[in-house]
Amino acid sequence: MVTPPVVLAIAGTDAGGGAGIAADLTTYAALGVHGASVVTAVTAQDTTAVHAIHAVPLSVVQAQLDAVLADLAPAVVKTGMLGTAEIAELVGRRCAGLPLVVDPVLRATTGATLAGPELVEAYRSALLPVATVVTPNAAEARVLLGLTADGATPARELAVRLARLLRGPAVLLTGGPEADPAATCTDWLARPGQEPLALGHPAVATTNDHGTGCTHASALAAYLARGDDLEAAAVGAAAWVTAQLAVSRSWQLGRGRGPVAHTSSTTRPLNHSAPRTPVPLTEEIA
Ligand SMILES: Nc1ncnc2c1ncn2[C@@H]1O[C@H](COP(=O)(O)OP(=O)(O)OP(=O)(O)O)[C@@H](O)[C@H]1O
Ligand SMILES: Cc1ncc(CO)c(N)n1
Repeated sequence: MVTPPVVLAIAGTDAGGGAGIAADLTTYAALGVHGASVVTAVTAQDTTAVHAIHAVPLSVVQAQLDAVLADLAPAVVKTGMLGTAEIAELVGRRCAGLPLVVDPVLRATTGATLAGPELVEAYRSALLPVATVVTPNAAEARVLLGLTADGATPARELAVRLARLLRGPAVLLTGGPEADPAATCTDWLARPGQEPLALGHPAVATTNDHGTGCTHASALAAYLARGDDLEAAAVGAAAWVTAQLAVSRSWQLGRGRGPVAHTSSTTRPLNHSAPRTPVPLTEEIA
C-alpha cells in the first residue's frame, strides 16, 4: 500500500460529532488521507446549541503542534475553531510556509459565537496572511472585512474584496442554500490576479447540515494533499459535502439541526432499531 499524505486538523471538538475534529478526521479517512489532530478547544455541543467551551491551554496546543509537525510532516494543515487569539497567533507562526487551509470559524450553525473580537483581529493580522486558501461563508467574510453583519454585498464581491485585502491567499467563499433551498449553491473562488470563478452545485433540501463548513474545508484540504490543484479540490470538496448531505437528508438525529453524514458507505445493511430516546440532562436527574 502507498503511504497516504498526512493532513493536520487544528480544531475544536464537538461532543455531538457533527462539526469540528470529528468532521475533519472522518472526512480525511473517507478521502484516503491520514488525519492528525491538534485540539484547541473542547465544546459541550449538540445539534441545538453550544453549552460550554473550554479552551485548551496554549502550552498544550504548542506541545501537540510540536509533536505532529516534527514527526509526521503534514502535506496540508487545516484550521477550524481556534478558540483564542493567542492560539491563532501561535498557529500563524508555526504553520507559515506550509500549505494551509484556514476555515475561519466564527459562529456555529446553531448561532453560538465561537470567536470574539480579539480572535477576529488575530485572524486578520496573524493567520489569514499566511494561508494558502481561506474558506469563509458570506457572514464570516463580512466580519473579516469589517462590514456590518447584515449588509447586502453580493457573494462574488465579498470573495474578491477579501482576496484583495489578503494579497496572496486565495478565497473560497462558500454559499449555503439560504436564499432558496431548491436552487443551486454557489461557492466563489477568488485568486489574486484572476477573474473569480463561480462553482455551482445542486442544493440538498435538508436541515441536517450541522458541520457542513468543517466537512467542506476538510475535503478541500484532503484533495489538495492528494495533489489536486485548488480549482479541482474546490469542485471535489463541494461534491463531497453535497453527497454527504444527501446521505443524511432523512436522518433523525438530535433535536436540532442534525449532523451532515460522516459515515462511509457500507455494503452491510444496518441492523438496529429506531433511534433511542435521549437521556435526561444532569440537572434534570439531580
Ligand atoms: N443544503 C446544502 N446543499 C448543498 N450544499 C450545501 C448545503 N449547505 C451547505 N452546502 C455546501 O457546503 C459547503 C459549506 O457550506 P456553508 O457555507 O453553509 O458552511 P458554513 O456556513 O461554514 O457551515 P458551518 O456553520 O456548519 O460550519 C459549501 O460548499 C456549500 O455550498
Ligand atoms: C468545534 C466546532 N468547530 C466548528 C464549528 C462550526 O461549525 C462548530 N460548530 N464546532
